[in-house]
Amino acid sequence: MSWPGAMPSWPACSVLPMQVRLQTQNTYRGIVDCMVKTYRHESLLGFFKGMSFPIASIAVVNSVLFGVYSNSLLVLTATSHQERRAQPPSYTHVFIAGCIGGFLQAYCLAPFDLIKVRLQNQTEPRAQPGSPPPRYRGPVHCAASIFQEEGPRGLFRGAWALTLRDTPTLGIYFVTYEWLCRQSTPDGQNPSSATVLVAGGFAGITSWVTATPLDVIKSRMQMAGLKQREYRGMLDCMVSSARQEGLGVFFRGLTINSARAFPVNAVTFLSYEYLLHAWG
Ligand SMILES: C[N+](C)(C)CCCC[C@H](N)C(=O)O
Repeated sequence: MSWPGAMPSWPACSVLPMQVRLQTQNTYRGIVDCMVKTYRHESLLGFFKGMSFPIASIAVVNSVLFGVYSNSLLVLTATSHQERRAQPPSYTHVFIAGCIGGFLQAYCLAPFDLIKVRLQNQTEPRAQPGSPPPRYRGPVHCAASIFQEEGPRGLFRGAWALTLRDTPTLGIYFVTYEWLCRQSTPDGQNPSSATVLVAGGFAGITSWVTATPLDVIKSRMQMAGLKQREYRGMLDCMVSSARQEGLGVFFRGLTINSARAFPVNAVTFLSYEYLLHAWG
C-alpha cells in the first residue's frame, strides 16, 4: 500500500461563498452583483465565511481520494507506480479507479461540505452588540445544531447527490489528467512539472464543468431542512428548480467553479506527483 499523505491544495480559493450563494439563492443578478452585495452587507469578512472548516477538510479528503485512487489502480493493473510509465494503465482502469476514489471521498466530504454550505449561506453581517446572533456561530456550533435538530443523519443531508456528483466526475478527472500528460510526454518518461500543472488544471476544469449541474442540486438539497423548501428527493429538486428557474439553473456557479478549478487542481496534482516520487 502506498498513501500519498495529506494532500495540500490552494484552500483560499476553494471555498469562496459566492458559488454557494449563487447556486442556492435567487437574490443575485450574477457574480459581480453577488460580490458587491456581500461586501456592502458583510464587509470583506463575508468573502471568507465558512472557510476554516473546508481548509481543515481538504487534507483529509484529498488524501482519501488520491490514496484510494492510487491503490485501486495498483490492484486493477497489478503494476507499481514506478512501472506505470513503462506500462501505462488503460483509460478504463484509470476511470474505474477514479470513480472508486470519488465514491469513497464523497462520504468523508459530506458533513464538511454540508457545514460549509450552511455557513456560507448565512448572509448576516458579523454580530454587533444588541443584534440577534446568527443561526450558526461557527463550524462546531453548526455541526452540533444540525445533529440536535436533524439527527445524525442530518449531517449527511445531500450525501447522495454529492456521491452522484463525484463518482463519475472524478473518473473523468483522472482520465483527463492522464490523457493530457500522455499527449505531451514522450513514451516511458515522467511528465514535466509544467505538464503536470497544465494537465491538472484542465482535469479540474473538465471535472467541474461536468459536475456543476449536480453541484447545484446538491447545494439545494443541503439547504433544504433549513429555511428553504423541503424536496421529496433529488428528482423533485431537479424538476422544481428547472420549472421555476429554467434550465440555466444547472449551470449556476460554472464560471466560478472553473476559474478556481485550474489553480487548485494544478497545485493538487503537482503535490501528488511530488509525493509519489519522494516516497516511491
Ligand atoms: C468532482 N468535483 C468536480 C466535484 C471535484 C473535482 C476536483 C477536486 C478538487 N479537490 C477540487 O476541489 O477542485
